[in-house]
Amino acid sequence: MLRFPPSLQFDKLTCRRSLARALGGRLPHKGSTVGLLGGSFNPAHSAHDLITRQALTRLDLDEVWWMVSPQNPLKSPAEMAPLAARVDSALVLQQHPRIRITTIESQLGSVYTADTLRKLAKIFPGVRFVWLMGADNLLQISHWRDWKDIFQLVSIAVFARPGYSLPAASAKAAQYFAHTQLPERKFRQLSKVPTPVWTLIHGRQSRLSSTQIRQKAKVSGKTC
Ligand SMILES: Nc1ncnc2c1ncn2[C@@H]1O[C@H](COP(=O)(O)OP(=O)(O)OP(=O)(O)O)[C@@H](O)[C@H]1O
Ligand SMILES: O=C(O)c1ccc[n+]([C@@H]2O[C@H](COP(=O)([O-])O)[C@@H](O)[C@H]2O)c1
Repeated sequence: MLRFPPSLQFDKLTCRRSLARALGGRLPHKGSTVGLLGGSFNPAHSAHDLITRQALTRLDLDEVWWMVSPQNPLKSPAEMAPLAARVDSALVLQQHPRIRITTIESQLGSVYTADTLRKLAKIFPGVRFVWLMGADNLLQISHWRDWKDIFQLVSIAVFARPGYSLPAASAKAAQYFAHTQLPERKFRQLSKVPTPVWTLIHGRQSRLSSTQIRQKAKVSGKTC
């Protein structure tokens, strides 16, 4: 039987049900480790797949959830395709049995990563979450709401991205949390040691971006 403090009971159970739907009926097991790749996916592309597979194999993750963001608070809504179209682009691309396409943030009603992570920690207390992101976002993360909390809430794996990895190494967040950086050779420990902890992973890299795909589609006149 599930036991939550009375004040949390309704919200948590409602959220759990809603998330169960968002996760296709399969909730993560207690003790499992789940990677979270939050993104606009406008549209999804093979570099998302590339870093996700690296995460799955290198970080000993049980599964990875792609969290298609309702709206990145730092990006203009003008160029953002509807959520359903972005989810479709991910579903078409991704068929790996341990990678799930989700709209969790819509279900949770949050667009800020720190809020999402706090809610996930309450709903799934027995699950360890690892935040996955490209090096471009290590440069940006110090502009995110409650960014220092994010480093406390989850371990973070940053994937090298051409053009971003070098500047990211001296980014504000990298410097602030420099003492918590795990050497890359120890990446397997990332999900096992207490937070804050982060590492920069230099696996196979791709120059692909959603911006590039959107630009090509504009030039060729294709709308989707
Ligand atoms: N080529 C890439 N290499 C490494 N990480 C990437 C790459 N493309 C995207 N990512 C990461 O995947 C996550 C989701 O990215 P997002 O959906 O914004 O794609 P994007 O290609 O960066 O989009 P856009 O060009 O519209 O900004 C982010 O953490 C981003 O850093
Ligand atoms: O929490 C924030 O303030 C915040 C600001 C910018 C981006 N994010 C998150 O960063 C993730 C990557 O976004 P994007 O658009 O680069 O794919 C996605 O999950 C966003 O919700 C979060």
